[in-house]
Amino acid sequence: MQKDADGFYTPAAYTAPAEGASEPKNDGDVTDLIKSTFEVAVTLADQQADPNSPLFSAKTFEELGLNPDLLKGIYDMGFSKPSKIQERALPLLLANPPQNMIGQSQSGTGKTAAFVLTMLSRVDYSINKPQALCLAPSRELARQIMSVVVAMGKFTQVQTEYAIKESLPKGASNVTAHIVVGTPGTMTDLIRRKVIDVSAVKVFVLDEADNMLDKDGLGEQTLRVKNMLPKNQVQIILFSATFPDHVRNFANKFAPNANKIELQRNELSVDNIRQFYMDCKNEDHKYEVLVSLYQLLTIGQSIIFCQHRHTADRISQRMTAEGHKVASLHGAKDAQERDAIIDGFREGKDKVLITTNVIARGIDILQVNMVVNYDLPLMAERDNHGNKGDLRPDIETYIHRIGRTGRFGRKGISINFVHDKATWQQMEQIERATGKQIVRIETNDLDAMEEQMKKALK
Ligand SMILES: Nc1ncnc2c1ncn2[C@@H]1O[C@H](COP(=O)(O)OP(=O)(O)OP(=O)(O)O)[C@@H](O)[C@H]1O
Repeated sequence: MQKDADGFYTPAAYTAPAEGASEPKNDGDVTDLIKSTFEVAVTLADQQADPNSPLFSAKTFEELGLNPDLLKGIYDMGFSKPSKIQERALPLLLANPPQNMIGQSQSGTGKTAAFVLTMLSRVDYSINKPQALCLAPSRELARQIMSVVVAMGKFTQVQTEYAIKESLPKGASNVTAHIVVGTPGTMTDLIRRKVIDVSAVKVFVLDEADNMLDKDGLGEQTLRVKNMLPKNQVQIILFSATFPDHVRNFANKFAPNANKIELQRNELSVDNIRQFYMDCKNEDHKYEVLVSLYQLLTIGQSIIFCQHRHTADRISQRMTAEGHKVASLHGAKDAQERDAIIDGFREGKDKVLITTNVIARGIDILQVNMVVNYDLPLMAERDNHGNKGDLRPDIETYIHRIGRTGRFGRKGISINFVHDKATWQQMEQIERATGKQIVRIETNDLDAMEEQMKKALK
């Protein structure tokens, strides 16, 4: 993947499957590459023509009310038809007077384009002040969103700025960019210090909104940003693949009178992600099984999720010492290192990324065809007084984690490691909550395992 002089991803990184620029190379063979990209393009066209698919649309981008410069940007990225969420959300988002939006659509179905096109449509490029703010839960996601803003806005006059750690030089003042993308802590800090003047802000977007509003997470910081924005002039846009009940009420208050696009419970995850599990004997056996999977993990690219940073570090150190090439990323690493690790992974320099929930949401890397839940995602139960109790599976995080594969109609595999009664029960709860079957694969028959996985990816 290429970057331009400013360090942004170039639009080539986001070309559609038909272009083949960012498709997995089977084994470096050009014929295979052309064949595989052709097949992906054909299945994408089929899915976009199937009314039951989240990628379906009866309309063209021209019919959604976008201006010609933005249409140029969209086609330059290789998009040909809108997805369902784009078709449904954009006319509502662009209508006047502006109305708030709470939008839900499965992982990898193109929510980013919906809110980025709204920000780019609403900005008055003759005014050099921030007019659209967008918050995301991680710097990696903020950087990715920015690359979409830049690619889609390529034929506009848009100026952009980050509000993420170490993005602005100390002593910087007076951001004049039209669109600012960042994380809530840094955004709060920059607004407080008047580096960002919010007086002209008219669009406020929360990507991964349920996470951004969760009282256990970023909710307080996000609310702080909202409270600093001018009243009655800001269109509030919330997007996510999940909106669990406990944040829905808050979301409704946060974005009052919003247009809503919602999913049914059984629609939460896409069918093109095949889910498996492997029975491991104990914690240590999990490591051995992971190592035995290495060949398969590197056919395309894969992400291994752990519950704790120290597990991610331990596994990656051990695998590296044993001669395997893996990268690890988590929130305890400093900003520069995090950027280098995710960029290296995007560029395919590393094929296996061992990480925590820090990149469970939003990250879009088309070549990732496998996700491993080395540890199942867990969260603490809360009693009526808000006290933390037993651990239970974190269904939303599970849906987001497996959604790092199977992007925009591609095939993907997720594998859960279970190693005792508790993890087994947790997985059953996940299966029940998502309504999708999780199929067992043998841990001791590598050939059978490979066979089954390749079949799932066909
Ligand atoms: N209309 C389109 N045609 C072709 N490709 C598209 C279209 N819209 C989006 N894409 C591509 O689909 C991929 C997934 O899009 P995006 O990252 O916006 O998904 P998302 O819905 O935000 O997922 P998540 O819930 O995981 O954040 C991206 O690579 C994007 O470039």
